[in-house]
Amino acid sequence: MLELYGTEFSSRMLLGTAGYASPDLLRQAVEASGAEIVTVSLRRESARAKTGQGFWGLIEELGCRVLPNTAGCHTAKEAITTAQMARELFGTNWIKLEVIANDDTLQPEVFGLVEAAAELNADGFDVLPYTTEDLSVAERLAAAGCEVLMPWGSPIGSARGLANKTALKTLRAYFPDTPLIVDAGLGAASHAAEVMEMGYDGVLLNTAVAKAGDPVTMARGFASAIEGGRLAYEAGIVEPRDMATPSTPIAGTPFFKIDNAS
Ligand SMILES: CC(=O)[C@@H](O)[C@H](O)COP(=O)(O)O
Repeated sequence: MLELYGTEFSSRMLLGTAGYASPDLLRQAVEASGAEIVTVSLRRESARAKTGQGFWGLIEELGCRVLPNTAGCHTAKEAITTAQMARELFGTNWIKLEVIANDDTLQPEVFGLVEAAAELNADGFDVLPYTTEDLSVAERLAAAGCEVLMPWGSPIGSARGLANKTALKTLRAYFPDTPLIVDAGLGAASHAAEVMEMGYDGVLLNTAVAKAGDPVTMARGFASAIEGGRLAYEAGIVEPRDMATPSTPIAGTPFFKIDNAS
């Protein structure tokens, strides 16, 4: 089970709700994924009030836990204000904290991120910070009260998978008891399997499903990959070796040796 801030979930997939070709496709994809947590962007949806109303109704019908995010915020102050609005709107203390440094890379602005995380945690929020793979930033986020960490795989929407596996493995080693979720940049289901095989606790994705040729089947594919990766991790993956090892043990030769020389 995935446990986040004291609540357990059977699905280890957190699914974004942006960018689907239709509300019905969004509904089908969420259902196919088995995700129990969906992220919603307060700033993006309310910007289009008309579709926003239908959107919010659909989100409610899905019956998933809503994880509001502060997508589009560039400063700590903006993110804090957005988070407070989201708490009022959705009645949840959970917030996916995004403070964006650059609109081309959508990379986290880590200084504002830590500042906002400290203030929001002090204000009673349960913060799930979208961060980089940087260990020192992760340590500061933990010190600021974050009990979940969400390093990126690669830039949001890039679908490039895991850019720095070594650093992600280091985070896993440094935070053995903290729920770690890779958030952003996943493209193929195999990327999600890799994350889970590293011993991560979950993945958060949006583009890979919403923009797939068939989002519903893709959602199902990611669900299978996440389950497979987790099972492999729990089963104990064989360590790679430099030299060959016969997979069939030769304990005595059941057949006489044929001397090819003669
Ligand atoms: C939905 C959401 O919160 C995104 O900002 C998230 O980071 C997913 O990124 P991808 O679209 O790359 O999966």
